[in-house]
Amino acid sequence: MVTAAARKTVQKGKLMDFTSTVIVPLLFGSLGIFALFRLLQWMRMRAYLQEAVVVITGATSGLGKECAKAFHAAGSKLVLCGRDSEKLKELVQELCAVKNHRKNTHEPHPVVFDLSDTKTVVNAAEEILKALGHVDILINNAGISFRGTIVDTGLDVDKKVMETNYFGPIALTKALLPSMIKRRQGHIVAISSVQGKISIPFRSAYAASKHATQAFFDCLRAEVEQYDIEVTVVSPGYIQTNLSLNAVTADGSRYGGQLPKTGLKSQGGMVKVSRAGSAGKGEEPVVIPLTLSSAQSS
Ligand SMILES: NC(=O)C1=CN([C@@H]2O[C@H](COP(=O)(O)OP(=O)(O)OC[C@H]3O[C@@H](n4cnc5c(N)ncnc54)[C@H](OP(=O)(O)O)[C@@H]3O)[C@@H](O)[C@H]2O)C=CC1
Ligand SMILES: CCCCCCCCCCCCCCCC(=O)OCC(=O)COP(=O)(O)O
Repeated sequence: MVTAAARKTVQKGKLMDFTSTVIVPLLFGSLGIFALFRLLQWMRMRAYLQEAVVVITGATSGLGKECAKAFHAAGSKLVLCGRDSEKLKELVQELCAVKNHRKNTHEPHPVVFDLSDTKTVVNAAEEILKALGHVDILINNAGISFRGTIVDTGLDVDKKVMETNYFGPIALTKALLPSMIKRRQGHIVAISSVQGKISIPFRSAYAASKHATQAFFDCLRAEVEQYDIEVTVVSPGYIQTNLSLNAVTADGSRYGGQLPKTGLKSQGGMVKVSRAGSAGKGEEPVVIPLTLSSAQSS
């Protein structure tokens, strides 16, 4: 006669057998396949970046400079764009001074132009294609910030921000696009902002330029997918760079206040963006109603 205790022991044994013969191998097998997949992805990316022609606008500062360091270290052939030839020269020297014994690195090619002058942008695109033949990755990074009330801001200031943050980057993209389409290869990146999705007070021109950027590059993505060209819009939150210092104000002058430290605080249906050290021009912390532009337009 089999007792209940003996039956329980047999059942427990079967469960342990099932765990050790089926579940554990399945778990470790899946983890192994996933790790192998990620490793292959990483190796493919490394191989792609090595020798890839990468154009970075706004390479002399902040995000652009950090991208330049990363792509240079990865062995990419860099085209560094900026307005200031001296700053670009210094950056080229700084990058070339970094010793990398594991990677074959290339001396970056500086190209000087002002994004707010579309004629120089088109000439710059020609110069890039002449010097390097093609572009694999275009990073539309350069930009300026704006701080001011709508009522006090002249249209010339709105236009300046729009030309730098929107018309310049799209002019460069349009000028390089035919060559990417011809090769059926390329990756276009637009550095937008959270403000390309959410509008906050006293940043009208900046938020408008970033919303336009988001829309343009979303359209572009849908149009060029057929040519195997990728389009990425990056929407960062606050990063401490020179962007705030160089912001244009309502009268077109440079903001030049102290670098802000930003924090977000929820306040009963509103979000308070506190910016310690940014009160230079009588600016109050910004309180944002929690409405998104997509919700407003529907
Ligand atoms: N910092 C942040 O918190 C965030 C930044 N971003 C976006 O990231 C991008 C980079 O900003 P970030 O690195 O912070 O800012 P920085 O001010 O540090 O760098 C901006 C770069 O853009 C260049 N630039 C500005 N105006 C022009 C122009 N007319 N023609 C050519 N180049 C120009 C500047 O060149 P020069 O040295 O000649 O002035 C500089 O190299 C911008 O598009 C910005 O909107 C998005 C979200 C958050
Ligand atoms: C529960 C949902 C919470 C939703 C919170 C929404 C809060 C929106 C906050 C907006 C953050 C804006 C981030 C902006 C990123 C950016 O572009 O930063 C650079 C600038 O704005 C320009 O610098 P400046 O210092 O001149 O403003």
